[in-house]
Amino acid sequence: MIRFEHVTKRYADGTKAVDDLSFEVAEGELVTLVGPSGCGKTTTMKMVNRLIEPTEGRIFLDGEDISTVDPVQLRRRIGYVIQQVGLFPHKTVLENTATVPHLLGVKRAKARERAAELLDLVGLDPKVHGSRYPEQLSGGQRQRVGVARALAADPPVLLMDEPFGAVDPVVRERLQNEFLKLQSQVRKTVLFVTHDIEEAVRLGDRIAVYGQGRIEQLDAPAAVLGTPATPYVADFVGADRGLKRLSVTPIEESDLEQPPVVRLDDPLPHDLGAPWAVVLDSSGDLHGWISAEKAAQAGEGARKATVREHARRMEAWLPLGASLKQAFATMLQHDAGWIAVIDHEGTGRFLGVLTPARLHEALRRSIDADAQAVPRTEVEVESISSR
Ligand SMILES: Nc1ncnc2c1ncn2[C@@H]1O[C@H](COP(=O)(O)OP(=O)(O)OP(=O)(O)O)[C@@H](O)[C@H]1O
Repeated sequence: MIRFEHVTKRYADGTKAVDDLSFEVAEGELVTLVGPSGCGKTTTMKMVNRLIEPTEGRIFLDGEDISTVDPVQLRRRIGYVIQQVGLFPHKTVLENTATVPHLLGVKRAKARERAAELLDLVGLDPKVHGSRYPEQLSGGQRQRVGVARALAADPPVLLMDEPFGAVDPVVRERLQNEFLKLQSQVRKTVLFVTHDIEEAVRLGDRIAVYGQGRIEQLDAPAAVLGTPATPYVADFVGADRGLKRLSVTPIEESDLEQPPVVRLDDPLPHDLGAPWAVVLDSSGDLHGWISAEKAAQAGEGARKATVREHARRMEAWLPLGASLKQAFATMLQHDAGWIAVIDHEGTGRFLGVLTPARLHEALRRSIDADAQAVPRTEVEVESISSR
């Protein structure tokens, strides 16, 4: 979808910001460009929408050499989100979002309708926020409007230059998660600039790690963390890359343990057969947990007691597919020895529990999968020659 062929950018003062860059981004792929300040990420991005012209080389969009396309026409096919969103201060959020479709000739009413849909898509209620002015929004909300506006003309390509850089870490993580969900629906081809390796790892289908004006490694996040191509990349991703791997490894159903399960309306059992049991409501959704000790003590006195009276609510839970990092953080936050895992389709159905031992096993699995991924070509050669 986007292809760089031997692209170099030399500024007038002689600075070589980008040096003989060749790479390709597939349709619907999200590639993060990550590297230290001044390594040429922004220059790379701005050459795609022709805010900057390359000195040498060519860039293709959908097979077309962009130097032959009128820049205004080109930019209609490319959404652009930057850190300082640049919303019109005197226009409401809805008007800001509707501006581009309106400029493209969409009738005002239709453009506003589309803008409301987009605001909804980025997690802003158009009825509540649509009539506000940018200064009446939080930083995170303004960034969401920026994303909505970039999507307004439904461009196939999105360029995002540190879009979540100016908000605090908690809001940033929420925006990243929302953006991932959004991207799974809209499947744009995205170039995403960041200097934060965690962000690059969390969002990218692939990560391009920049050295000075060049890409040192372009690979899937797990590969960049697991098998850095050069000492520079190893240094950049950091010695704690085992920890970062936690954020790219999802909880899978096979990681879960199946503890004893009781229902809220069951009579209080005398013996759970384990130190604790998970408590579900009548429809199989997670309610909480009950300790065997509590159950035994209470059971001695009250014959007719049910689980309900002695169950405790469970705060430490996550949907299947959440990262091991979230699992670890949730355990720490609730000081929990295990966390419950529920169906990620939002049905709330209880699937099992993740214990620290299982978390460790899952992390090992992820590291081993990488180790196996490296000599894959050798394996293929072997299987071909043994035919
Ligand atoms: N207009 C310009 N004239 C001269 N040099 C420039 C110009 N714009 C950028 N540069 C230089 O080109 C190099 C790459 O800059 P660029 O903005 O692409 O880096 P970056 O990786 O995006 O950095 P940051 O993360 O700090 O934004 C830097 O050395 C920068 O100083």
